[in-house]
Amino acid sequence: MSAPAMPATTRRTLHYFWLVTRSHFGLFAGLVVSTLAYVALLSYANPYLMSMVVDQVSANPVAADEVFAAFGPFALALVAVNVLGQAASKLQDYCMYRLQIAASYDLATMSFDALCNQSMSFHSNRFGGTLVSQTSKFMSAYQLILETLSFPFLPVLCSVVFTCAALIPRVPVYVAVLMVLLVVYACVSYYMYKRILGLNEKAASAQNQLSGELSDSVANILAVKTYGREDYERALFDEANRCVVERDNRRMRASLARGIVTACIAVVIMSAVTVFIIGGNAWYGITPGTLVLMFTYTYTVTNQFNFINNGLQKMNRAFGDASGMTQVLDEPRLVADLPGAPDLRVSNGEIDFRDIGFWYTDGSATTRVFEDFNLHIAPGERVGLVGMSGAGKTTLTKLLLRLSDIQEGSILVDGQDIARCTQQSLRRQIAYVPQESLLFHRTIAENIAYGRPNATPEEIREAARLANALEFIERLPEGFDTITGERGVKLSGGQRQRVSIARALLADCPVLVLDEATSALDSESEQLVQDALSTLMRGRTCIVVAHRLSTVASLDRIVVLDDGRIVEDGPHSELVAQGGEYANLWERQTGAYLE
Ligand SMILES: Nc1ncnc2c1ncn2[C@@H]1O[C@H](COP(=O)(O)OP(=O)(O)OP(=O)(O)O)[C@@H](O)[C@H]1O
Repeated sequence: MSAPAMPATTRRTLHYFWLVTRSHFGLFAGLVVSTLAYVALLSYANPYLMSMVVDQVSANPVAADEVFAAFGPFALALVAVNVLGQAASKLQDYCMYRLQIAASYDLATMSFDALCNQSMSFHSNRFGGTLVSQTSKFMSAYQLILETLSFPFLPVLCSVVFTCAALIPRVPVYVAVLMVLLVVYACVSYYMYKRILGLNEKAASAQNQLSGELSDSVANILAVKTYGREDYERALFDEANRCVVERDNRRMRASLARGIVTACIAVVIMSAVTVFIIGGNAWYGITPGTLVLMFTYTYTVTNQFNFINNGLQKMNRAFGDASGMTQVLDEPRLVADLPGAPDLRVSNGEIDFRDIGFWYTDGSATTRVFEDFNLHIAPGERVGLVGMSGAGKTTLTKLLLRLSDIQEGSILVDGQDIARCTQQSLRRQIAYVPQESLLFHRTIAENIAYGRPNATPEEIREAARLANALEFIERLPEGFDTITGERGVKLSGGQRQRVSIARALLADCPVLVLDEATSALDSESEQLVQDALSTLMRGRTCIVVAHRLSTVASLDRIVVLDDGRIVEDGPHSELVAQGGEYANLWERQTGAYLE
C-alpha cells in the first residue's frame, strides 16, 4: 500500500506547530521522555518482574518461611518500578500542561500578528467571526495533537519496541506472527482512515461558515430587525447549520465503520494468540512466566493499536480544524514592508500621487478605480475631494494610508515613496477619521488617546473639548471612564464621530485625512467641530472627503473626481464661476437648503 501524500495544508500546519514547539524544546523533550518512561515502567517492567516471579515459583516452590528471602528483591524492584512509573506519569502531566499553555500563547500571538498584518482587502473579503473561530480552533488543534502524541502514539511505539525486546529471545516465532497480524491491523486501519481523510476538513469548513453566518447576522442585527428579515437570516443560518449536520454525520458514519472493522481484527488477533498461548507449554515447552508475558504484552499492544484509530481520528480532526488559520498564515501579505524598509519622515506634508493605477481584486473579478491618476498636494494645503458616489474618493485616502498597495505608479510623501517605507511610520504621520467611526469596547478616554497612548488626562480632556465632545462625555454616568460598548454602540452616531475627531486632534499628525468626518453631526455641533478642525488644519496638509459641499467650500482647493479621474480642480469660487460639475452640485445643494 503506497502512503498517500500528506495534504499541503497539513504539512504547513505541522511547520507552524513545529516552530512553536521548537521554542519550548525542553518541555517537548521532557514530555517525550516521561511518556516513554512511564509506559516502559508501568506497562512493561511490571509484568516482566511478575513473569520472573511466576517462573521462579513454578520451577522451585519455596517454603512459607523462605518467601521474603526468595522474593524480597522482586518486591523491592516492583515498588521501585511503580514509584518511578508514577513519577514519570506526573512529569508527563507537568510537561504537557506547561507546553500547552506556552504554545497557546505563541499561537495566539502568531495568529493575531497575521490578522493585523493583512491588508484591508483581505479583511473585507472575510467574515470577522470566521477568523476569530479559526484562531481558537488553531490553538485547540495544537493541544489535541500534543495529547494524541502522548497517548496513543508514543505508547504504541514503546509497546512494539518492548514487546519485541522482551519476547524475541524467548519466543521469536510468536513475535513474528504477532507482528504480521499487527501490520495487517495497522494497514486495514490506515486504509479506512484514508477514506475519511478530507471529511474532517469539510466538516471544519462548514463549522467556519456557520460561525461566519452567525457573526454577520449578529453584527448587522439592526439591519435585520429594521427590515424585518429575521426569517431570511434564519434560513441562511439554517442552511449553513444543515450543512454542518450533514458533514458531521458523514464523518461519524465513516469513523464508526472504521471502528467496527478494526475491533473485529483486534478480536481475531487476540483469539489467534490465545490458541498459541494455550498450547505454548505443551507444544514448545514455553515457561509459565513467558506465557504470562506473552498474554499481557499481546493484550497491551493490541489495546494500544485499538487506540491508534481514535488517535488518527483526533489527529485528522485537529488538522482539519487548523487548516483555516494555516491558510491565513500562508496567505501572502498583500501589503508588506520591504526588508529593511526605513521609517517615513514627514516635515512638510507634501503629497504626490504619480501615474497611479489601482484596481480591487476579488478572486478573478477586478474593479478598476484609477488609471494614470496624478494629483499633487502642496505642503500645508487643504484639499477637498468631492464627486459622485463610487468616484474613488475613499479609495484614494486608503491608498495614501497604504491600506492597499497600488499596482502602478507611486505615492510620494515629502519625496519618499510610501511603498518603500514602513507602514507603521506612514500611518503614525496621518490622522484618519473615517466615514464610520469605529470605537473599541474600552473607555472613552482610552478611545481618544488611541493615537497617543501617553497623553495626560488633561490633554485628553482638551481634545474632547476642541471636538465639542466634552459636554456629552461629562454627562455620561462615568464620564471619560465610560465604556463605549462594542464598536461604540452605546453612543449616538454624532457622539461617536466627535470621539473620533478628538482622537485625531490628539494624535496631532502632520497630515490629516477626514472622510465625511462630520457627516453624522447636527448643524449646530458640526459648526463647532468645523471650528475645531479649522484650527487643527492650520499648517497641516489635509484631505477632506465630503458629499456636503459646505464642509469643503472654505478649503484652499477642491478636486472633483468622476470615475477615478479628476474633472475639475481649483478653489471653490473658481469652480463655481466655471459653471461645471462642481457648480451644478453646489447649486443643487444650496438650492435644496433654500427650499
Ligand atoms: N473592497 C472593495 N472591493 C471591490 N470594489 C470596491 C471595494 N471598495 C470600493 N470598491 C469600488 O471602488 C469604487 C470606488 O469606491 P470608493 O468607496 O472609493 O468611492 P467613493 O467615491 O468614496 O464613494 P462614496 O462617496 O459613496 O463613499 C466603487 O466602484 C466601489 O464599488
